[in-house]
Amino acid sequence: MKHVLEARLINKIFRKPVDFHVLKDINFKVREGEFASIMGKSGSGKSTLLYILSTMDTDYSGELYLNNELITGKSHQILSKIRNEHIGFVFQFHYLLSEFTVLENVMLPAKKLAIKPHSEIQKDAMEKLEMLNIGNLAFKRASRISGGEKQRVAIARALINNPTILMGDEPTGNLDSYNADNVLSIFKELKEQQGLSLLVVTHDLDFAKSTDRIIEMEDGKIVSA
Ligand SMILES: Nc1ncnc2c1ncn2[C@@H]1O[C@H](COP(=O)(O)OP(=O)(O)OP(=O)(O)O)[C@@H](O)[C@H]1O
Repeated sequence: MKHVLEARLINKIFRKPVDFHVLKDINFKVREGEFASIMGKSGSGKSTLLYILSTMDTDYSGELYLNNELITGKSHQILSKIRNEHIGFVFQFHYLLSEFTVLENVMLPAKKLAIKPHSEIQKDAMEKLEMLNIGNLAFKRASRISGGEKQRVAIARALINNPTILMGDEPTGNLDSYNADNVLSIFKELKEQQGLSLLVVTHDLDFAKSTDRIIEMEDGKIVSA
């Protein structure tokens, strides 16, 4: 069985204002095609862990593997490329560029990767929007669409480079229940129809229950996985 992500003995200490051992001996793996959720009380270390797993934070000890390749210790430049190519990230807030159109927002990570020509990126972006049933929004400015639509655009943007894994930090935390259910359905479809691997931090127990596995954190440790 292939694992897309593996954390081995991850520890992190915040040094200021005083030493605080926030993550303690974190070990776990995400299987290819698995939809896993991370739950735990506020302050248990979920976001801190997700930022390490997504390579955005490199200040930790232990080892992180993506597609069985050790990525701990790589330069910021290489990590930025790995992140852009392999990790899609959806935040609680969408962080769309409001003056850009929906289509332009979705195209941005592919333009940054600079592998494909503009026309192909545009076609890919349109396909992602249509897959999420928001093709009709492509030429609207991001500032002119609803909150639920913005989050779907953020998901399309996270998918544009066909990532190995999609990570989310409370991606439904800012949505009403209708839009939260919609995002959950999209994630499930991505897993079932595309075989995508997903790892999502959530406070929503119903959301977590409908994922394949709940990883539970307490005081910086994984207490069940
Ligand atoms: N830069 C920092 N320096 C010092 N302590 C920090 C820093 N960032 C976070 N912390 C502390 O680390 C702990 C874990 O924070 P983290 O944001 O990972 O928790 P969380 O489980 O995601 O919480 P929430 O559910 O509220 O988002 C908290 O006690 C927090 O106050």
